[in-house]
Amino acid sequence: MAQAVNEDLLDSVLLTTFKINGRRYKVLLNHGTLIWETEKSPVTRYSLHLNDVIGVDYDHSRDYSCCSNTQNRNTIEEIGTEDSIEEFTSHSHSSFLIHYTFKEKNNKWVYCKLSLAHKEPRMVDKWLTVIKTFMKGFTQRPKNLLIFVNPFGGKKRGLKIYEKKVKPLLDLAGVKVDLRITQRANHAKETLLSENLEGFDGIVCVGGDGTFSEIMNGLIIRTTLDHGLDPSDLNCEYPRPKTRVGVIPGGSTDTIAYCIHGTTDITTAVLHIIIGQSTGLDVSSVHNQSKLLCFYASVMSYGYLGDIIRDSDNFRWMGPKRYNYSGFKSFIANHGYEGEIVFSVNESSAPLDSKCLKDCRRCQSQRDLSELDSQPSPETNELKRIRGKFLMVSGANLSCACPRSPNGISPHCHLGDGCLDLVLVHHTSLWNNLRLLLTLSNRMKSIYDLPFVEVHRTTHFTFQALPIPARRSSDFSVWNCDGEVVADTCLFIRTHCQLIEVFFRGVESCLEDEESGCFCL
Ligand SMILES: Nc1ncnc2c1ncn2[C@@H]1O[C@H](COP(=O)(O)OP(=O)(O)OP(=O)(O)O)[C@@H](O)[C@H]1O
Repeated sequence: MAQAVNEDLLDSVLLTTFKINGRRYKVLLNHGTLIWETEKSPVTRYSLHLNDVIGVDYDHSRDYSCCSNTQNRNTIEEIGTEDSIEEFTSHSHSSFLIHYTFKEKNNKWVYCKLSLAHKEPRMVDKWLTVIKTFMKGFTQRPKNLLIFVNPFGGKKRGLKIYEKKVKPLLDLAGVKVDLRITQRANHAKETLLSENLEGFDGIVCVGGDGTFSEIMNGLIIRTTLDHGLDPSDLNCEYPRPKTRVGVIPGGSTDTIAYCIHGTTDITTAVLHIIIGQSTGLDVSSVHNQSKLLCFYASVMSYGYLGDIIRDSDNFRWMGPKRYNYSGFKSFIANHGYEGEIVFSVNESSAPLDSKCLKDCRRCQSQRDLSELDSQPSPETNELKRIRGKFLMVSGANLSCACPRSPNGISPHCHLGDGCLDLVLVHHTSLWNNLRLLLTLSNRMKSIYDLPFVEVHRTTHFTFQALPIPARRSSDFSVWNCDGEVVADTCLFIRTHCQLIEVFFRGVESCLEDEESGCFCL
């Protein structure tokens, strides 16, 4: 990860005794790893890789003049002339701070800092210079971000989140920000379609799934137009945007943030963006008979989830609780919707494989193939047709896990394998609907085990609501597309392997939680 670092520095070894929290520690920097251990027994030892450091600076709260004792004077005399001595003393610092990120439980990362004090300011300067130079090699870290804050999403705390939790960390890491506070729906998307995006090495939103969807749609359509292609062309090979995107949770459900970071913790998302690792994320395009309607990253769902999103929009004043209220109404109503789905059969992938976790081999193999310009998703030409009455028809681009549903709609769906999971929940009894909801909310259970649910992994499918013509308007539901309503009832949906690059550090399995289970509807 430490690319393009001066070779001498990579090899340099520093060993110095510093004071940390009033105790003397031997501190060693060797090949990018910092190790500090107490001088006296009982020996306590800690280590930190510089990959986890987000910034270093003088500790201004602990500075003092270094001319106060003879020992320090000697140090200054070694440095040079009277003039340079004066300049040095007026800027001398006796301690420095290392700001770093530390992994806790359940995919949560926290911000920590370490203050190291030394009586010789020259030593402090030397360590700072070495660490800063080493960190210059972390070329994947973003330096200029365009950040959209949605002040309207979730509990309307977007601006507070930015000021209190996002900005302070970005300042410590020296990341420059062009901040935009969205004034209306589609503001972020329109900005990305019209403005000059050169110079940004990341586009980030503080908001929910709808806000992320806006920046993703804006960026993909902008890139497609810049390449002279027609986004509405059903066969368009959408070009990959150069700029990476990031999401900092500030919405109601924050499914996309949860799937990418394994948590909806705000600090974790900010720290991952600063560290700058990324992965390719599949994106699906939604077309009606004449044009492209949108791209989505999480799920496109007809029926139960569509009804909830349509109804809950009337109760935005309730905040995130509107989903509980509308969810209860839709649950009791137990509407079934008729439809026909035609999808391509993907041989390479029964959905019941493994979860998409850190260093996922399935996603990595697709990345390798696309880098070689090979066809990423081997598929037969076989088409399968299913007709029926459904409670819910979903095309899941991600597992769609979120705090309320820790496994999500399709627990084994992958972030970047070029496939989506078609999840068909047949219309049955209220009792089975209850089983579905309890299964979705339980970390120990999987929707795959329910007899009225079938899952198919595919790269594209069409959906036609039935009957045609409709007898009553209540024959039809709408689509819930990343939390927004899409009303078309005849759609073609196609997934695009790793179309965008998202800031991400890998999600790990939370085994410790799995023992206790989760029951949180
Ligand atoms: N200033 C604004 N006023 C009104 N709507 C806005 C404003 N800024 C953005 N929006 C719109 O608000 C919608 C909802 O935002 P967002 O998805 O961030 O929150 P949410 O719906 O509460 O969360 P989630 O999608 O995670 O459930 C977005 O689709 C966006 O277009």
